[in-house]
Amino acid sequence: MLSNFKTLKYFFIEHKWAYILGVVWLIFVDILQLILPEILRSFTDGLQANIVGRTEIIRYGVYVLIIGFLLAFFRFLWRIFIIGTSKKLEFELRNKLFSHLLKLSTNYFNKSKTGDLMAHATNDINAVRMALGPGIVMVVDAVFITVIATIMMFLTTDVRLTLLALFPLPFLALASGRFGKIINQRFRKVQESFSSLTETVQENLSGIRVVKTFVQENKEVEKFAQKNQNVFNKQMHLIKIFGIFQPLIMAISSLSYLIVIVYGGTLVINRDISLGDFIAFNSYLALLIWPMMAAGWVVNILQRGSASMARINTILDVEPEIVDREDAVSIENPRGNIRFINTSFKFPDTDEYALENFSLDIPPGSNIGVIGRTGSGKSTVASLLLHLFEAQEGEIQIDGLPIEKIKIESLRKHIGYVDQDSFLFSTTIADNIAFGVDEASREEVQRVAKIAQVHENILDFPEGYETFVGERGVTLSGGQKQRISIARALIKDPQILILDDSLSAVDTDTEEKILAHLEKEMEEKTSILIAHRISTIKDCDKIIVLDDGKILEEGTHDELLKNKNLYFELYEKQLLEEEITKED
Ligand SMILES: Nc1ncnc2c1ncn2[C@@H]1O[C@H](COP(=O)(O)OP(=O)(O)OP(=O)(O)O)[C@@H](O)[C@H]1O
Repeated sequence: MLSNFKTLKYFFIEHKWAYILGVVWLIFVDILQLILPEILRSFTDGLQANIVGRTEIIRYGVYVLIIGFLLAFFRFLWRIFIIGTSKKLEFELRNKLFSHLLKLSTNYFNKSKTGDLMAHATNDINAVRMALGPGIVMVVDAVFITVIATIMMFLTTDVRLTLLALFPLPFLALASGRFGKIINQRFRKVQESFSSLTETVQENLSGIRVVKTFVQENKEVEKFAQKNQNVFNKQMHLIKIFGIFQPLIMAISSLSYLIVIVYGGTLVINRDISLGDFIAFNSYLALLIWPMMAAGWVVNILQRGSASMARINTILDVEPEIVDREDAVSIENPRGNIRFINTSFKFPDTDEYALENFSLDIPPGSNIGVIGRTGSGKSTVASLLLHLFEAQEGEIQIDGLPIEKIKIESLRKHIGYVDQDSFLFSTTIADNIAFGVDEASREEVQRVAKIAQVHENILDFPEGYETFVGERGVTLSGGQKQRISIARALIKDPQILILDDSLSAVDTDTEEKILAHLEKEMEEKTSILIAHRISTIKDCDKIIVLDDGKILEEGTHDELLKNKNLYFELYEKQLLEEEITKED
């Protein structure tokens, strides 16, 4: 069970003194707690023997006060040392997990559910912290107090009374262990049902337009009510078990007190033990109840922490699929000559080629248009060039160097990629545009926004470039998002620019303007324009038509029209559509 925590060995070594001192302070607290029954014993016996006067009472009062202060002080210390360190562990583990996740290849995220990854980052890390903070405290407390209190009971009072009084306590540990497990399970069910409920709320709120246009409000409210009912049921389930657990614990500990009252009382009457012994014995017993419960709980806490750590380890053990080769080099000032040589590629766990025998030479400074039906492999060309995936056959070169030999960071630095989704972060427009560079002046941000034809739009927003995007700010249209994404790619001043269907939501007039500006901006550079619309690519130096992962045709717009093949078909269809729209 403990082997799962091996990953954290470095942390324990680094913070060993915090843990050691924390345990020392904890033991101080325990010792101070164990002194109290002795003070009570001598005070009660002194009272009975009439040897405690007013000054004695004050003296005992001062003892108790000092112990009280010391207890508070050392409790504060162990909390800072042990619980504080476990919070630090949580902090470091969270950072480690996040930075590891960002290193993993995109394919990993295609296979993993975001919800699960979020759960690892919250529930699992918390469970590990519980095990290595409160868990450690419980172990130390349980062992130390149980051993010392039991020894003191045996040594200072009656052996038979001790044995009888302690008899029910193991059942306490057993009950808390059993119930702890069930409580844990039920608590997890509550959490699961609650996260499912939150997911529903989140989906409905972000997809509110779909819900409304499909008039699904009532159905969604009903769905929510069902999930809410489920949360309620799970909570009741949990409360019921608590309802049984707490009285049971009380009953078992009362049994010990019953034995002490009946048998201990008799011993006092028979003068086998003093009244002070009786009082001290009761105090020791009270001290024992918590460690006994803790002994049961701690097993669950450690087990849960260990299982959570194992899940986190599984993620930490995942190696990025695409890493720099040892002989990989950085490329400075590439010219942007791209060559695909007989490249064939299948996505992991698929049987079909997404690209097959794909060969293409893109000279530096030229622009290439890629068109084809949906699913024909257009975006795959971009993914391979960005080295997000590795082709199984053939080679992809930049300036004659296979991309496997180029450092990934260096390769991607020189490529400006505008993806299909035009994903923007919840920050200001200016920050979104400057995302890919360390620093950018306002002039530079505006310059690229002007090329992308979005500057005027941005100025119309309430706070211009400082306007927040997304939930906290303005809702952008699809076309605005696309143009901001284009500006974001341009600010990197890339030698290679890839627009992956990035003008689809822009009207043809604006598209023309953007393309004209891009032509100037990318004069000496290489561009790949992936599109569905002929208008986007018709002026490209070369156009390739993809069909089912293969190049079906290639040439200029005019050449392809003459071919009277798929390109011509698409052209005719789009021309017809345009005419119909104009007539409308
Ligand atoms: N991550 C992936 N895992 C498995 N298969 C994938 C993955 N991404 C794409 N595919 C498959 O590979 C094929 C080519 O996809 P690709 O995204 O390149 O097409 P596309 O021409 O860009 O399509 P669209 O015009 O709709 O964007 C499709 O059959 C698609 O289902």
